[in-house]
Amino acid sequence: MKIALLGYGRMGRVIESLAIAAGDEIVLKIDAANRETVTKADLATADVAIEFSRPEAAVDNIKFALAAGVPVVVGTTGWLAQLSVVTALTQERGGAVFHASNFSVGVNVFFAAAQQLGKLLAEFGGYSPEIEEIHHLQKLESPSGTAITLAGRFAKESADYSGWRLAGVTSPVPQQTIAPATAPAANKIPVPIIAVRSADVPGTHVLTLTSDVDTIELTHTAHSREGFAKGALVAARWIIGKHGVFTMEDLLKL
Ligand SMILES: NC(=O)C1=CN([C@@H]2O[C@H](COP(=O)(O)OP(=O)(O)OC[C@H]3O[C@@H](n4cnc5c(N)ncnc54)[C@H](O)[C@@H]3O)[C@@H](O)[C@H]2O)C=CC1
Ligand SMILES: O=C(O)C1=N[C@H](C(=O)O)C[C@H](O)C1
Repeated sequence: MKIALLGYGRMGRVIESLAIAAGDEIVLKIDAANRETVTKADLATADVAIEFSRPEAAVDNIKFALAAGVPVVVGTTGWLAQLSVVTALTQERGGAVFHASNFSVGVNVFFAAAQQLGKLLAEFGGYSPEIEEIHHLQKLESPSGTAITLAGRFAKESADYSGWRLAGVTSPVPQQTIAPATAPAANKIPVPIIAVRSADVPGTHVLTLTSDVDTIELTHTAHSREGFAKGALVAARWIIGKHGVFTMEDLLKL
């Protein structure tokens, strides 16, 4: 497949090397420096665009891909407050958008396990959840998109919890804080998320459930960015020829 990289930073580069190794072609590399010089006609030479940029740039890049008629896989986090705008535009244009806060298969299995834990604990009660996410020092926003999705999946079938709140940030570098897109449902408690920034950590997420008598802990540790990049390439191949807005739940049926 012919791929346009919308965002050519850490993720764009890992995707490029895996794509070339798989026999795919990178037809465009777009970053902050050349974004304004790239036209819709340039983008339309690709079968699919893969977008890993910055929270403030993602929606504009999605609109650009929709205008060019190119399906787009979006890994950038921190823009989901605008999902309804993107969904309406995708329908209007008959386009295709695939978004995920985390493309790794392992994280998506972890999400499914968290949802099951939320369901079981709603039945038995007595456990308080907390999420800790740890990322490298170049990550400028808190909390991670993965932690937000994890909170949502844990709360999905829970009687007591809904939404999330940023309960703390430990970072030697300044963080742009992301606000919840919606308020928690009435009479429900938001899941607390703690963000930690520490050198060279690709991405670690811990869901801790504490009762008076014990603790349940579920951890996902990424060893590198390869799992994210592999998943984004699987999504890119899958979305070509489809119409609508999709997530990893559509792809993996988890
Ligand atoms: N969904 C997933 O599985 C994963 C998501 N991410 C997310 O992806 C995003 C990017 O992460 P990294 O590659 O580590 O960041 P990075 O900072 O290394 O790269 C960002 C790139 O975007 C470019 N950029 C900035 N504005 C742009 C614009 N208007 N148009 C096009 N490109 C633009 C920059 O020049 C830079 O090359 C972050 O939001 C991060 O949270 C990161 C890893 C996995
Ligand atoms: O910025 C990162 O690096 C990552 N961002 C994503 C997130 O915000 O959840 C996914 C992964 O954890 C790495």
